[in-house]
Amino acid sequence: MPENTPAPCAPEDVRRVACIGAGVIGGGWVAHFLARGYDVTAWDPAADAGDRLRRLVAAAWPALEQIGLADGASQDRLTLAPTLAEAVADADFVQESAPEKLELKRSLLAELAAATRPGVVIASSTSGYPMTDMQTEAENAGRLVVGHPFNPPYLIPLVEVVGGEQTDPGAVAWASRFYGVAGKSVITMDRELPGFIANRLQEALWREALHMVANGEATVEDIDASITEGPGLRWAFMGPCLTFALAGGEGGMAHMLDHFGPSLKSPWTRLEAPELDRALRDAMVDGCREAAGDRTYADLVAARDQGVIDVLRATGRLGSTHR
Ligand SMILES: NC(=O)C1=CN([C@@H]2O[C@H](COP(=O)(O)OP(=O)(O)OC[C@H]3O[C@@H](n4cnc5c(N)ncnc54)[C@H](O)[C@@H]3O)[C@@H](O)[C@H]2O)C=CC1
Ligand SMILES: C[N+](C)(C)CC(=O)CC(=O)[O-]
Repeated sequence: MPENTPAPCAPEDVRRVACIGAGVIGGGWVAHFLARGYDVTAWDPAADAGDRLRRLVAAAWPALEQIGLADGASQDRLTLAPTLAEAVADADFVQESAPEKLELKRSLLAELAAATRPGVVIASSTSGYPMTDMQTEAENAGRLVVGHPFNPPYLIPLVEVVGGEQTDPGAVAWASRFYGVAGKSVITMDRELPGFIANRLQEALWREALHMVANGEATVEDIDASITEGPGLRWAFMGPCLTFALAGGEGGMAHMLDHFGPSLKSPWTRLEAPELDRALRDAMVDGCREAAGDRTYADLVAARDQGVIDVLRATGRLGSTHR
């Protein structure tokens, strides 16, 4: 941090985290920070936000107990603040998870920067807005960073951290260090990139999936099985680059590129996003409903959480990212 805005505390000394916006992701962050033994203050303007949040945290807790809670971790350390200002008043770190609307993020981040103690780092969960575009209305914009999580933030380790043009590099370093202390696996980016890294990759796959459903070439079920029964099994522990190096046999990536390089030019992918018209929307919604069968949302969340825990355990990663 610059000398005139010292961080109020070192990443290791953070005690209270404020979570602003308490939906799917904000609630997931609340569960994560509570499980790590932090005091958490949440604020969300929706009338039913408190009940929703407590339900989400209660549903996540068995999974969190299974992977191990930090000493002193308790759902009782959650406070719901009546106002944004009260939520951030004593916070050592702020995680913003409001809806993905640029104008809303701009004014909310400005309000947060004005209400939060000098130097406290404020991270946005945005899935894709560059911080440069979100920090335009804020004074003290140097402490605003992106801290992009993956659903559910209480189980998926990765956070992508990146600043904007006005962000102090010290704030990026502080946030990266803090997330690490808080049990996350961090990728710190030294420049802004549309979609960061992981969503850029996910988006390419997602567009192709939508094209195939729109054209009646594959069902929702086929698409999901093509990943869960195929590459997804490898990707849980070995990324696409090293996985494909093995496709070259003992010749490794060099042979793989010489052998399959020309197919890169084949028209396998469409890349442009398809028109998300009513028919495509209905096909995706109906396909997912069919895939879910009679499992409720809560059933699916529990199954997903158990699946992630099993994969983390099977690949020896519970100890390294979870304390
Ligand atoms: N859903 C996902 O899989 C992921 C979402 N994200 C990002 O997280 C952020 C939140 O997304 P979700 O949790 O999915 O949305 P959501 O719709 O589940 O939750 C948004 C919450 O924000 C609250 N809210 C509305 N106006 C607000 C305001 N002015 N200030 C504070 N809170 C306000 C709503 O009442 C709601 O509880 C977005 O920026 C999104 O891009 C990031 C990673 C994954
Ligand atoms: C759907 N999404 C783009 C909001 C997803 C993410 O941003 C990350 C995730 O959880 O996959």
